[in-house]
Amino acid sequence: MFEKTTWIKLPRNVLVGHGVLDDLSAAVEDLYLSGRPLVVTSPTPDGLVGDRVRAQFDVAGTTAIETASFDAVERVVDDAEAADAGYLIGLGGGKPIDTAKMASDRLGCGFVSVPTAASHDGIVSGRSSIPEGDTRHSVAADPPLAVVADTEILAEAPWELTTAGCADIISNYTAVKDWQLAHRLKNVEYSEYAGALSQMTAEMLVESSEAIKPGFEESAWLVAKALVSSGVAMSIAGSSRPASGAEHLISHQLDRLVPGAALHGHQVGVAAIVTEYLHSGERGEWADIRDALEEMGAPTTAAELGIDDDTFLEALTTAHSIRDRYTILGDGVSEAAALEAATFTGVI
Ligand SMILES: NC(=O)C1=CN([C@@H]2O[C@H](COP(=O)(O)OP(=O)(O)OC[C@H]3O[C@@H](n4cnc5c(N)ncnc54)[C@H](O)[C@@H]3O)[C@@H](O)[C@H]2O)C=CC1
Ligand SMILES: O=C(CO)COP(=O)(O)O
Ligand SMILES: [Zn+2]
Repeated sequence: MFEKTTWIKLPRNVLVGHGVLDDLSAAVEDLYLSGRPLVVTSPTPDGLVGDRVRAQFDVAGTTAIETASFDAVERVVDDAEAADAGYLIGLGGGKPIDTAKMASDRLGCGFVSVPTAASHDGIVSGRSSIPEGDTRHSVAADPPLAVVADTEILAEAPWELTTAGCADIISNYTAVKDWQLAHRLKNVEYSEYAGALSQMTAEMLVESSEAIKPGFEESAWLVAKALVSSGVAMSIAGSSRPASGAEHLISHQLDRLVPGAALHGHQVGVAAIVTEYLHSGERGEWADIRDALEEMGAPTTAAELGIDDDTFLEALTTAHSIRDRYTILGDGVSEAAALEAATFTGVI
């Protein structure tokens, strides 16, 4: 008997464009949600556009969080229950959006994602990343019911947040290679659709790289669309595999070794230069990844991340052990091989 089943969870309404924040209530109305929303945000996005969001709803309240943590999730759950909120609106960067995503899972209610920064694909995906103990990687959660990404706001965010989003997308190249490798060597289930979409998303962004420059709203539009596409690839796969391979393992390990040193996307971008070298060798495509990152203004070295060489090498040699996810790191890269890869590529 044929027993395969597929359940793909996707956002229903995705709005990307100039001024779409003012269409938030229309996008929500179209979802037939009941009750009042609790706005989950962090101080800067709240100060920038919190009032514009609140003006569109009879809100149950606002919870501003400083970090993505289980304490913050608890606070949101408590506030939502106390105010009898019907659903959540995550407003800001990855931290409030992940917190709202996880809290909505706990509450069994829907949530809407309103990113104010195009900093990574978690603003769209069905993955939530809340650090717990030594765990830094994302876990499955329902995706937002709607995503409202106003490019006017995204374009005014600090440029480094946008270049981090670009680098998170460019890392899809190596993530897909790792996924295919795991499929061949470990029989890990591979989705041709999700793999192709993820790879194409990275290719299209790189092809548009000349148009990705600070001060142009079109840049925010290109990056936001790519982040949506990458989030959809993860939804099709039912895992973060299409967008997270060895380069993400290294970044998660850096988050444990030097928390807050650099933005997520910047770390995975630099790590992708090295993991591409591990995949395809000296004459492989690692230089193309480096050049694409450089063109978009993202870091290409450990020093530019503000991370010292030894710490980067420690992450590279230990990252394979932090998660059950087979990648080009295999059962560990030796210190000598890590040094060779990182120096040859100019990352250290
Ligand atoms: N769910 C997932 O799949 C993923 C989740 N993450 C998580 O996301 C978090 C990192 O995301 P970030 O967006 O960097 O975090 P974040 O929410 O802390 O935002 C970064 C900074 O940008 C500021 N900011 C946001 N929008 C702004 C604007 N329009 N103008 C000025 N400043 C603005 C924030 O106040 C904050 O200081 C981490 O917790 C990480 O673990 C990272 C990757 C994937
Ligand atoms: O950041 C992500 C994809 O870009 C999510 O990946 P992780 O599952 O490794 O956290
Ligand atoms: Zn990522």
